Amino acid sequence: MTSGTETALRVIDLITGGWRAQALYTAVKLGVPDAIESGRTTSAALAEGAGADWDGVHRLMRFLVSLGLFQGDERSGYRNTELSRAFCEGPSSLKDMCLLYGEEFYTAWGHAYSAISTATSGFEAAFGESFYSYLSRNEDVAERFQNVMNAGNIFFHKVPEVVDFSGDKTVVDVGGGGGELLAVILATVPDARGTLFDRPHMIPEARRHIAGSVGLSRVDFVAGDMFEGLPRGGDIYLFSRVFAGWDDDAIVKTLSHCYTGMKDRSSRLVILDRLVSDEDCSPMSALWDLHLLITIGGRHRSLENFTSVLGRAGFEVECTAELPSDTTAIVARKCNPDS
Ligand SMILES: Nc1ncnc2c1ncn2[C@@H]1O[C@H](CSCC[C@H]([NH3+])C(=O)O)[C@@H](O)[C@H]1O
Repeated sequence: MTSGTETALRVIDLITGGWRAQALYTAVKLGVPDAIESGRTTSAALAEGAGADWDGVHRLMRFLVSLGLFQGDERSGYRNTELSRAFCEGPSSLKDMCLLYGEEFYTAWGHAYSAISTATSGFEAAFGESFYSYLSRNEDVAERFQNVMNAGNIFFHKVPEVVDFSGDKTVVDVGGGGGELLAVILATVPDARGTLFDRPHMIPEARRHIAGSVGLSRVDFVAGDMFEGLPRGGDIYLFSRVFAGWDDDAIVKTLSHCYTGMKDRSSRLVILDRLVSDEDCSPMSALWDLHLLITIGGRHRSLENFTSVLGRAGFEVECTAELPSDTTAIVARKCNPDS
């Protein structure tokens, strides 16, 4: 093959990437991976089970086999691969991610040109309201989004390895969401205590999760607004994936509450987030940064950006540590610990 042809094929591959995502989404929406597991292995059986047209399912399966997502054919029957099995129902299933990305987020990405040209949310252009306001009105989508966030939790179990929570410390998990991270920390560090701080509507879900995992004896729940104030007396203030939707001034405000709330000179602030950089940025971080713009008009930040925002609130970076899923832990302390 000439290099010109190779280039053309690579370009066509990029141009048609959205088609591949939608074909996969359709198979997941039709329930194909679970149906194959339960023994429906021909297009006719898959189509019947999903109430769909045989011809469409047959052509979809032919394409997805060619991509390596499924194996087999009409005669021998279709089989799941390691890839398609990731979408079967189960605790770490990526099914909800595929459905949310194939529906609301795909529609939002349809407005990528205006979103990127104006650096504003494509979701709002598409749906006429913010993503979070849409979630507050659509319980099933909100549940799907929570499952997507949980699927991204794969770095949580490593957090106690890079941050020292031992020694009777109190961890204030700001924007602690459903309580999954705090539960992991308390399960790993038996003498740690936790305060989960979030908006009022998140507290019942967090309480339910923590009650069912590590129990409630070492946890307080505080409902509030991190821009108005934070619980005082914490040894470690944790901000996991909470800053993407806010501008620098808003973040400085929250960090300033953290500054006045810290217990003593040994207290630390920990940010867990995906970072971007202009040199050698991983495609995943750069893509997710764009995705934040399209969905919530937000962004990922560089380490320099976080360092500057922390500096404005009186903090300096003590160290950083890499976590799975392209996530970085930034540990910061007061520049002047006696203030
Ligand atoms: N103003 C606010 N004050 C407190 N929490 C907030 C505020 N705005 C958003 N949040 C919460 O910030 C969280 C961001 S999602 C991140 C959840 C969790 N820390 C994790 O890593 O899985 C959500 O739970 C929001 O409810």
